[in-house]
Order: sequence, then structure tokens, then C-alpha cells
Amino acid sequence: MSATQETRTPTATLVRGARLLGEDPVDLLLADGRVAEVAPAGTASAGAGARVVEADGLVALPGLVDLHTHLREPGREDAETVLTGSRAAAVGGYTAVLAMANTSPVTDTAEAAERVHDLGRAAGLVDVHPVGAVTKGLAGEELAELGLMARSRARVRVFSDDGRCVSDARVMRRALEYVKAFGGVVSQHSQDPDLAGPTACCHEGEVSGRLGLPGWPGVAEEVIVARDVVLARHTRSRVHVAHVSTAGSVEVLRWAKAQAARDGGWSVTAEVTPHHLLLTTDLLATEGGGYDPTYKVNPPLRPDEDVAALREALADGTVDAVATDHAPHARHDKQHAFVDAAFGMLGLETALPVVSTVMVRSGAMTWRDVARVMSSAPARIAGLEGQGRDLAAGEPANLVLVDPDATTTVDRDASVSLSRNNPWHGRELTGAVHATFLRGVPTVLEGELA
Ligand SMILES: NC(=O)N[C@@H](CC(=O)O)C(=O)O
Ligand SMILES: [Zn+2]
Ligand SMILES: [Zn+2]
Repeated sequence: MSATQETRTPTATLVRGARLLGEDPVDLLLADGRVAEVAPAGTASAGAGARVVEADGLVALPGLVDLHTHLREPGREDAETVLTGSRAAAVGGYTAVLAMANTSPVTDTAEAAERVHDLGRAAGLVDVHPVGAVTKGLAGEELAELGLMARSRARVRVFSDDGRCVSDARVMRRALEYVKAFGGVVSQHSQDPDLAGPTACCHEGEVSGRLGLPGWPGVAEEVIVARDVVLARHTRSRVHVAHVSTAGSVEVLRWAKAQAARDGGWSVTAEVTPHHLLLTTDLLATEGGGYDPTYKVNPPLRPDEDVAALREALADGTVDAVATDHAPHARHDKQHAFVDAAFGMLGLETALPVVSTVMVRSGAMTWRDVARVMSSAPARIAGLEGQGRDLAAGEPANLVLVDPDATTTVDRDASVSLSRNNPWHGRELTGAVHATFLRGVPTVLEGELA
């Protein structure tokens, strides 16, 4: 082989012996951005110049898709940028993320959406799809340029005022009507502002009472979920419930999904975050170390009963997807008294290990189920082509290789995110991302950015 050939990036990769969806081991040949061949383990040949990745014992899944990421650019590049957030996504096994609109300025025009889209392209590590705001400036009053964003180069399909609830039912109804024209979906941050109140900062219950913190009651979420599913049925449109956090919301979703399945023509989907699947409100009241703003998040961490209901709902399909709600914040926005600190926690790099630990190791879900909730369902909800596809010949080579048995202790300082508000710091999680490929190009190898 000549020197120039040796240094040239291989165009083909042979992934040898990976367990496809955690099942039978296969060889996957990736070439020209696609899966060229799927063959029984030990039977495919690499061809000259191909990269070989030994994947014995690793699980191959389609690249993960995050319906809910905050990338902070433009406006808060001190907390995260499209580039640093893309790195965190790749390290977490993602090949596509939906970037929330609550930036500064807000993503409420076609130009703003195209800018985020172009920054994602320039970073080149994951597909970055901007979410468009539902209302101008997230003010909840006038609809943003939904149609122009949809028709723009950014092809926006998911609209959300996330961080704020579209609380005016008339505005929500109009948004649901409007997005039907281009197969869009409204992703709602379900929080009735009157019921939750302006200072609500943790789950309303025994712990908030003991700590004297203003509570955010589960019912403030549930009334909006209930209202929105009825509006979706009425408009025959699509609503998506962001970061569902209570057992009561799950009950409403079960009812709504049964109605939608019977009727056809409208739908409700929902996502749960990794933190709502594992962390509980009593983390705020630990002996000697309570009131830690790292655990301040919106919606708040809930009690055990809610966590149990969310796990069950994810396993049985009532909740369609896991979404991170990756919400980086600069140190000076988090290091405050609990009531004054910013809401939000990091999630991209730890989502797969959390889901693996909570859902797979417990036996509640298989790796095939993980592929559904972290890749194919979110891709379908967001209308992404070329993501969340089966790893079959001819499909785009977006995939992640997971070491299902690797146990790691999370170290917030090892993160590639710009921020450090990591609620998993010091926790042991089992299941680690080994490699990520975006259209056949490795973005992560041996757990590190390639
Ligand atoms: N989840 C959070 O606690 N914060 C999010 C907003 C949001 O998702 O509602 C943020 O933008 O920081
Ligand atoms: Zn939100
Ligand atoms: Zn969010």
C-alpha cells in the first residue's frame, strides 16, 4: 500500500461480530455512507483499505435520535454551542438531535432555523434539526412563522415553546391546526402556569413542605396534557408531550392513545427523560447535602410512584421515546440558592447508560426496545428520513456500538459539554457507548471522539 493510501481515511468499515439489537452476532460492512452488507459473524470480508472495528460482545443499534436538546447557540455560547453539544451527542451515541428553540434570539423565523441547521452542518458530528418556536419570542400570543420554517432549508417539523407552556388554549388549537399542512407536530412543555405558580421550583409534596420550597404540583402538568390531547383529537392533528413526569399524565396518555388508535387521523406521542426514570425528589433533602441546585429541573424530579409509572409506561409503549432534555447551564447560573438557580441538567452523554442500567439490566426492556425508544420512534415523531432505520443493507450507516457490560463511574469533568451541571456525577452506570457512526463515518471510536 502506498503512503498516500495509508493516510487516506478509509471509505469502508467492517464492524465485526456485533450483536444486532442485542441478538445474533453479525458483520456489518459500511461503505459510501450506507450499510452495504449484513452477514453472519465471521463471513464478511473487509476488502483492501477498509477500517476494521472488532465488535465482539458489543451491541449494534441504529444511531440514537434526541427529540429534546438545548444547544444554547445563539445567545449562551458560554453554556454550550452547536459544536460542543454535537460532541456530547456523538459521545452519547446520537446521530441526530432536535435543538430547542429557546435560544437568544429565539428560533422563530426561517432565517434563525437555517442558522442553527447550518451550524450543525459545520460541526458535522450529528444531524442538528432546529425545533421552531410555536409563538413569536416564546411569548405565547402570536404564532411564529411556522410555514416559513417548515419550507425553509431547515425543514422544521417539530414546534415547541419549550421552557414555557403554550398555555392559551386558543393559541394551542391554532398551532395544532396549522402544523397539519406540512405534517408537523407540536411538542408541549406541559405546565399550567397558574397552577404551578411563578416560583415553583420542586415537586409539591412532603419534601417541598419540609424544605420550605415552593411546590410544582403534578396536576399542573396533567391538566395541560389532558387539554392538549382533547385539542389534538378535535383538530385531528399531532401533539407530542415533552418530558412527561407524573403517573397521572401517563393515565391520560393511555386513555388518549386508545382513543387515537380507535379513531385514526390524529395522534399523541410522549417522551420521558432519563432523569425522570431514575432520580427522585428526595435527592433535594439528602442529609448534610440538601438543596443542591444540580437537581433543580423542570419539570421537577418526582417521587418513587411517578418514577415507577414512567418506567412501566416506557416499557409498554404508552410513552414512545426517551429524550434527554439536555439543558446545559453555566456555573454562575446554577450556583445560587435553590430557588434562584437555573432549571436543567445535562443528559446527552449519559442517556444510554441510564436507560441501559434502569431498563435493560432490570429486564424491563430489551436492546430492541431501546432501539425503538431512543432511535426509531423519535425519528418517526420528528419526521426524519435516514435516521432511526433498521440496520439493513441499503440503509444509511447511522449506528452506535454499545458495550452492555462496561461499568463506569460518571465524572462530570470528563464531559465534552461546556457545562458541568451533571446530576449523574459519581454514580455508577452500566452500558457504555463504544463507537458512533454518522453515515458511515466514525464520530466516536473506543468511547472517544474520533
Ligand atoms: N428542563 C429544564 O429544566 N430547563 C430547560 C427548559 C425546559 O426544558 O423546560 C432549559 O432550557 O434550561
Ligand atoms: Zn420543558
Ligand atoms: Zn427542554
